[in-house]
Amino acid sequence: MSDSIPSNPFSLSPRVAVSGGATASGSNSDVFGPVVIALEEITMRFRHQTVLEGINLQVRKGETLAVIGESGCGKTVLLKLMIGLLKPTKGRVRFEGRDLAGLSQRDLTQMRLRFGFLFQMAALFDSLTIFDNVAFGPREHRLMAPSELPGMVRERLREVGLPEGIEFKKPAELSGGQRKRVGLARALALNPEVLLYDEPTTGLDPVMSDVINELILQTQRAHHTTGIVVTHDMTTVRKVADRVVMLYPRARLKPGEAQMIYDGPPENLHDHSDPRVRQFVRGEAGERLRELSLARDDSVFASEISMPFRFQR
Ligand SMILES: Nc1ncnc2c1ncn2[C@@H]1O[C@H](COP(=O)(O)OP(=O)(O)OP(=O)(O)O)[C@@H](O)[C@H]1O
Repeated sequence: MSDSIPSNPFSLSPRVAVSGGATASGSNSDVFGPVVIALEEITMRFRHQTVLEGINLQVRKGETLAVIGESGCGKTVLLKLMIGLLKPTKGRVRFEGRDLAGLSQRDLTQMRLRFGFLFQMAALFDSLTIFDNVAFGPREHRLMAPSELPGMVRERLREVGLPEGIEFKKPAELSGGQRKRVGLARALALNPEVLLYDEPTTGLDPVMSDVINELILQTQRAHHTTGIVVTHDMTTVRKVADRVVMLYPRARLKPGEAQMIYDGPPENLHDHSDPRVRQFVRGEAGERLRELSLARDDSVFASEISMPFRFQR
């Protein structure tokens, strides 16, 4: 293989080579299983702010979906809706066909036990040891005999590459990357079928980010989990996603425009015809700067911005 870096970095997506990729309109039902999570005509409003509107999305068993988009566009809200931590203002959320709105609290708790979460800051309990953090879910829900816990905790910590002895430490004694790995071990302790990752690499150096990306991939392969990854990190998208959806902040949409501006395989993002998609994944400010300058009514500045953006003044 050539050492040169391809002009489209998505062209070497290892997930696509493995899975066969997805169709332009979403996931490929030939490659993945039945629909596990479905969002139908979702609107989410907080007081006077409508964050999500008209969202339709299906996630299939075994697929890893990345959700991208600017800060504040509603990615985390989307994750919370999927597990019933938020109730939509309008529309339905279904898990395996069942409308979450119709589930009792007990059924909702049972459903959530089939999910694992890796939150932005790993969200460990600071006062508990690493052992107690990883054992927390199975212990709380009495899913395992106490005698089975040490073996399970050791196995999960080994799986995420953490050394023996770390289980006696507290989260404050660990690096950011180690904490994320404990967060993943804790999520895996419940043998989840669906894993939700919220910004799994935020705050990590590139090498540790790669370790986390590898662990996400390996987890999917070893446990055949379905994954939903909210991220700004395009390396993560390239490495782990079968399919990507991009949300656009609703407040900046023109009347009648759909909020989900991309739904397809990662390799089509880089050269996409929509400049909002292209510039987001390339990290270019062009369209956003044009919008900002128009908001300032600075038409001269706006007309000077070219694509890709260059400082011309
Ligand atoms: N419980 C809540 N009550 C009121 N507003 C909320 C609530 N949760 C989220 N929001 C608002 O919804 C919007 C979207 O939030 P969300 O956390 O989903 O953004 P995001 O796309 O995940 O952003 P980031 O990439 O910065 O994490 C924000 O304006 C936020 O203030």
